[in-house]
Amino acid sequence: MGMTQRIRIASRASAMATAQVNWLMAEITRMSPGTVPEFVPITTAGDTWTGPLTEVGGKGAFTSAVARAVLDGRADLALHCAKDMPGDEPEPDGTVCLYPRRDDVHDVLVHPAGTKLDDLPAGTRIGTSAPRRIAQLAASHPHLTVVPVRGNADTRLGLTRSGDVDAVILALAGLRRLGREAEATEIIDTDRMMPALGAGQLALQIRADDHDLLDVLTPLTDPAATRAALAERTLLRALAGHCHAPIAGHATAHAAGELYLAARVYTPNGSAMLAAARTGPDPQTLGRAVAQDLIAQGANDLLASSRRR
Ligand SMILES: NCc1[nH]cc(CCC(=O)O)c1CC(=O)O
Repeated sequence: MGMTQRIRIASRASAMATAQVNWLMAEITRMSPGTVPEFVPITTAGDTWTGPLTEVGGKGAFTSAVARAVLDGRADLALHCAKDMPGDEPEPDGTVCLYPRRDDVHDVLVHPAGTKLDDLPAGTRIGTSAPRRIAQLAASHPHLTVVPVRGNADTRLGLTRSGDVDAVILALAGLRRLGREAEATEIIDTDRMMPALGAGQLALQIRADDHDLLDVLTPLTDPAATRAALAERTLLRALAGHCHAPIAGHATAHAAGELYLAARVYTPNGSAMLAAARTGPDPQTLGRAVAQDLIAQGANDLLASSRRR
């Protein structure tokens, strides 16, 4: 290389995404002092649109617009939340994803008075729009009222202050990145609220032939997180899932190279649930096997009823 290496990082510019970029730029500078990271903010139709996301191409429109900057040569790296990368669209040719250490995967309740989920009275309005959260909440706490909310994590937090909702459910990892972890009033255990596939996981997407950048980023990657992410991505793709589908799942890397992957598929109202779990050494084989277990139980029919509306 010799010369100073510019690393242009494409990302959305929400408060959470900006915090993620700042973290990555600091890590890159720390690991490779000879590099100069730059932020290339990407605004998508979904950022300004306040109506249903499905009308602007769904959640996947965000990540594909960010990835396009790398494919077009406007950026060197696309920074995504793995959770927001759909599994029902073809992966663009010629890119690879690298996975740094995983953050916390839990969802949390934010209730201004600190009341716990199990103590909330009937009719309490819970703000969330994730079908995965809605289905699990309806299954475990049918007496609560789900209020669909859209917008960034900071917008959602504001809704408890304004009284639009009584409480919200959010990802702990997102709150941490915003420096607002203290507002979480209850960590919901993963048995009651199984995380999204890719929860708490950042993905660094680069051109597969960008060997200089691969060298810079390799020290940032985490082998266990990478194996878990591959298992979860494979499962999501095998189910053609996306974040409008009530799919939950979580891979954990065991010692001795074994991986454990558990997953659930719900009906939108939580009235039925399919579950599968397996252990195995190879992430992709494991992801496909758990998907097959779910499909054998009827996952495709269940998911067909909740396809992008
Ligand atoms: N759907 C938006 C989104 N994408 C990733 C996170 C949180 C951070 C992560 O899990 O990586 C969030 C916010 C939330 O669900 O509360």
